Amino acid sequence: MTASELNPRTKHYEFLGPPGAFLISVGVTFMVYALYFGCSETSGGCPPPLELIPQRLTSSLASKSFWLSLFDAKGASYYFGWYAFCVVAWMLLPGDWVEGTVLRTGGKQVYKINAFSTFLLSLGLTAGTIWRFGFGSFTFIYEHWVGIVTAAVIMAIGQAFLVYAMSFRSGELLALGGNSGNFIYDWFIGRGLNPTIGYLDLKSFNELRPGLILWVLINISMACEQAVRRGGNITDSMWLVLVFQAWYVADGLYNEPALFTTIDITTDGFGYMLSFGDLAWVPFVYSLQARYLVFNQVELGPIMTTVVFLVNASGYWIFRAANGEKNDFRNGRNPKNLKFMTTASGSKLLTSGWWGFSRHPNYVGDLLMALSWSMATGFNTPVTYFYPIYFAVLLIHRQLRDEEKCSKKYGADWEKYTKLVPWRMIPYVY
Ligand SMILES: NC(=O)C1=CN([C@@H]2O[C@H](COP(=O)(O)OP(=O)(O)OC[C@H]3O[C@@H](n4cnc5c(N)ncnc54)[C@H](OP(=O)(O)O)[C@@H]3O)[C@@H](O)[C@H]2O)C=CC1
Ligand SMILES: CC(C)=CCC[C@@H](C)[C@H]1CC=C2C3=C(CC[C@@]21C)[C@@]1(C)CC[C@H](O)C(C)(C)[C@@H]1CC3
Repeated sequence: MTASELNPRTKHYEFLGPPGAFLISVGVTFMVYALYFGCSETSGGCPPPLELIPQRLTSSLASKSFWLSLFDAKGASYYFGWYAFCVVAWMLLPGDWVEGTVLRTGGKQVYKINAFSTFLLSLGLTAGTIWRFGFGSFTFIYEHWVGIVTAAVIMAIGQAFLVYAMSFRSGELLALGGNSGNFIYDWFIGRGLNPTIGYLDLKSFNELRPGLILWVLINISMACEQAVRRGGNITDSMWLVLVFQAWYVADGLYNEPALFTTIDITTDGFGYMLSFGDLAWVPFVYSLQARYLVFNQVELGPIMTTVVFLVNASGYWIFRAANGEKNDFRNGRNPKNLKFMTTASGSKLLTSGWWGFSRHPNYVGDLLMALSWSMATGFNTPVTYFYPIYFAVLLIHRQLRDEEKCSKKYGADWEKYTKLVPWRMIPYVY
């Protein structure tokens, strides 16, 4: 196979092509800061009075001291120290090496499985620090928020350039969607499919370790800040957010091999969209509820706590059961004897169980969990509902991209499948 046969040019743009890629890159970076300045105690509320926003925005953007305040050497040293810890943990903690799915070359990428033990080590060190030195020893993330965000953004931009340059190494396998020849588009979407330094696969490493685990550490820091302010007492709402989100992260890390069949790993390149998503968006946007609860100490009471608990539990049940059924099936197991159809490509598609309910039942479970995390903050502001709203948009877009991929892969069989399983996500709704 020649190099151009293996890595054909991308002819079809997503996200409205290069202008869209540019605007999204700037827009999502701006959004991480906007969610802080638009929802914090220093800016006067969540959100601050709406009539003040335009004037504050223009005066801040025009002021040199504002731009300088985004960088903070201590915050940067915390972040880069944390990233280095994750790399060292990946290197030193024991873990099996497992193979991913078959690549276009016929080969397979190998991955070291120790994300969950990295998580346990981080939690152990954090718990030990708080136990020994008190809640006040772990509030530094709350105090250096903006500086830590900026360091994460610098890391994400730096990695996007690095992997773009690495994708020109000879023999590199490119993402089918990220080889358009347009710099800004390919830099955003990701040109290289599996950028690797030595044995370190950057895409899966970034997706599971430095951002996802940091999300939980941030939540712990927010809970510590709340405890300091309340004389050691943490609200029921903060406990719910802390426990549910830590559980969600632990589940993803514990099931690390399942990541290797997701669209990000099998299909998408590693560019700014993922480096930024993994390193900045996930930890600093997904932790908005916990940060909000520091300065809005909502007490839910037993009834609302039960409602939030039930929404989260049903979401998790659907999410885990659906992902479990698909993972078992893709690994050649069918313990529940689910019905399936065989396609001309040789691959089979489940048509009963959760995958008979809709074509993306796992997204429904994920969305229910997202909703429950926002419900834990009460109903005083729409800002803490940003996550489920953004997530619904992301998952609908993702589902459309996935269906396009499946329709190409399975051809007429996909048509047959969509007749057997007519609903995309929620029966009778979508
Ligand atoms: N918290 C967050 O921010 C995010 C979370 N997620 C979560 O990540 C998880 C992975 O999501 P994602 O990678 O998007 O997609 P899925 O895990 O749903 O995988 C989609 C693939 O599954 C296979 N498939 C589709 N239908 C069937 C069927 N009936 N039987 C068997 N296999 C089938 C197809 O691949 P093939 O047939 O080629 O094997 C398809 O491409 C989800 O649970 C999602 O909710 C995702 C994005 C963001
Ligand atoms: C706004 C922007 C730049 C978005 C980029 C999208 C990313 C934030 C998400 C793409 C797919 C993701 C997944 C998870 C986190 C969010 C991103 C990176 C995930 C690691 C969360 C935990 C789950 O258990 C998971 C492992 C299934 C999941 C995989 C996909």
